[in-house]
Amino acid sequence: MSVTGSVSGVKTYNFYINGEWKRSTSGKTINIHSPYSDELIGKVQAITKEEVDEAIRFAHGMQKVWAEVPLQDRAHYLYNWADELIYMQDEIAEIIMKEVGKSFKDARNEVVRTADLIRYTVDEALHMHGESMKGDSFPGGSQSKIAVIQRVPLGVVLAIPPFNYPVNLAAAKLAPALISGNAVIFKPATQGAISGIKMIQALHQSGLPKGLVNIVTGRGSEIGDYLVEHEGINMISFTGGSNTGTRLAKKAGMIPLVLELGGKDPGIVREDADLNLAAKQIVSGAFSYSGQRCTAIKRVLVHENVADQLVDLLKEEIAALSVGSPEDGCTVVPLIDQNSADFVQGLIDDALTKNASLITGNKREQNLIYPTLLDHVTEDMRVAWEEPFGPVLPIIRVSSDEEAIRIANESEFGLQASIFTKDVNKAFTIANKIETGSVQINGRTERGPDHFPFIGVKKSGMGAQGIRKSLESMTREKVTVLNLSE
Ligand SMILES: NC(=O)C1=CN([C@@H]2O[C@H](COP(=O)(O)OP(=O)(O)OC[C@H]3O[C@@H](n4cnc5c(N)ncnc54)[C@H](OP(=O)(O)O)[C@@H]3O)[C@@H](O)[C@H]2O)C=CC1
Ligand SMILES: O=C(O)[C@H](O)COP(=O)(O)O
Repeated sequence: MSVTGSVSGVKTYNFYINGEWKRSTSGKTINIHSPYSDELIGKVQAITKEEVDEAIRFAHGMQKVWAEVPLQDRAHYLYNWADELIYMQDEIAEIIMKEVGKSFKDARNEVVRTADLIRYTVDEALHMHGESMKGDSFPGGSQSKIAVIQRVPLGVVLAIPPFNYPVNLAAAKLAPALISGNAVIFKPATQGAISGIKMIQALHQSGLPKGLVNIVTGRGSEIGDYLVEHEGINMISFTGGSNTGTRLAKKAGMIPLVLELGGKDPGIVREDADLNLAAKQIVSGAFSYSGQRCTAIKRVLVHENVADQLVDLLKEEIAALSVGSPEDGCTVVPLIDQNSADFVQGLIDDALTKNASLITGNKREQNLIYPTLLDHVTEDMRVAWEEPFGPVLPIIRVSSDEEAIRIANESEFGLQASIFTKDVNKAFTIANKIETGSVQINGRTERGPDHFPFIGVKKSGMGAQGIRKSLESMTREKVTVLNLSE
């Protein structure tokens, strides 16, 4: 059966199991509408629990074989995958744009970034070597005892990415899992599932052995728990909301987890900062893809002595943002769905009710919320603490580095933070006190480049991504001790 069928001109995408595209026996499909045009862009299968079981069975069977395939041969398939993605980049970018409302340019950049990530992951894996140890380096240990330590695959990895990078954040899980000798059960975000299917089409074209990767499409609310609790899953790599991630962590069994969750990344602007640089970085960090990035700058903690100047510069930068349809290449685009837009509007309304100053924005057209800048935000306002995942930026005025650090650390999140200052010593002093996975100095908060470690603490996650960290998290060490005859 092919990837798609077509009913009344609308494509129905099949799910992928044991190297074949199949229609679910559930007879149910999920309509995928474009977030900005509401056009029905396709349907995906709502698969059954029995089909989940079957996918996991195939994965386990094939994983045993795949783990014995020489690394160079495994690398060959993944390099081919990267080449196929580049070949299909325009087709896939078009789908990403229609499905998650990202501009075509950003969507194509995501596909190219993904091919680069896959190649770098393979290269890194080819140069990851184990180590050996000799017994006599420990008191009383024998010279004739030699330990050989290598990394081995975990088995079947459940990869669950979010909607906002439906290809890049999926491949960032699949590539390290596969090159390390694992098999994968891929559960795409429903709004992003067609993009994920296109990505797997490219992988299928690479000739990857059947059963190694299986796509299980269906709403997380319906099959998510079943997948997470399934005894056939040996590791889960999840990226998404903190509430979903916390629920997942409580349900998963005794298996390794990597969770990349939400954030409330602060942009800390000191009195001595280069305000022009800070304004450009903050607006780019806060409003690209309408702030639908876990690493978006989601609040500004600015020294009161330079706050007025910064607000004026931010207002100028925001005025230059393109607002509208992703098909026109806009930066600020309609949010992923009505509920998300309602949530963001609620944060704005709450802040204004509590006397925040509206500098610009608070204008809405269905899912499209115009970039909104709120000044004089205080700690009693929801927008000071809650993650909008939308184009709203609160300004909180502080009187010292200590106050900025306190407010930053009182967040339940701990993904990244940006510090803008000309004093590198102060930058490191503050960075060392901020409770996040990463700190950017004089730059916007962001995950890339993809070989950097990417870490969330507190409600922002558990474990680490970034290419090498992902390879390590999807393998474990195996020790073989050689006892030589004396
Ligand atoms: N730290 C990071 O790197 C990132 C964090 N995020 C965070 O994710 C949120 C927005 O992204 P969004 O996709 O809406 O996040 P969600 O948490 O709603 O969904 C993330 C993924 O989890 C799936 N899922 C939903 N329920 C379950 C369940 N019970 N068990 C297993 N999987 C489930 C979803 O499937 P389905 O779509 O079918 O519901 C989706 O594939 C924001 O909070 C944002 O901060 C987003 C991107 C990156
Ligand atoms: O999950 C996300 O939103 C991404 O990890 C953010 O990636 P970026 O910082 O490269 O946009």
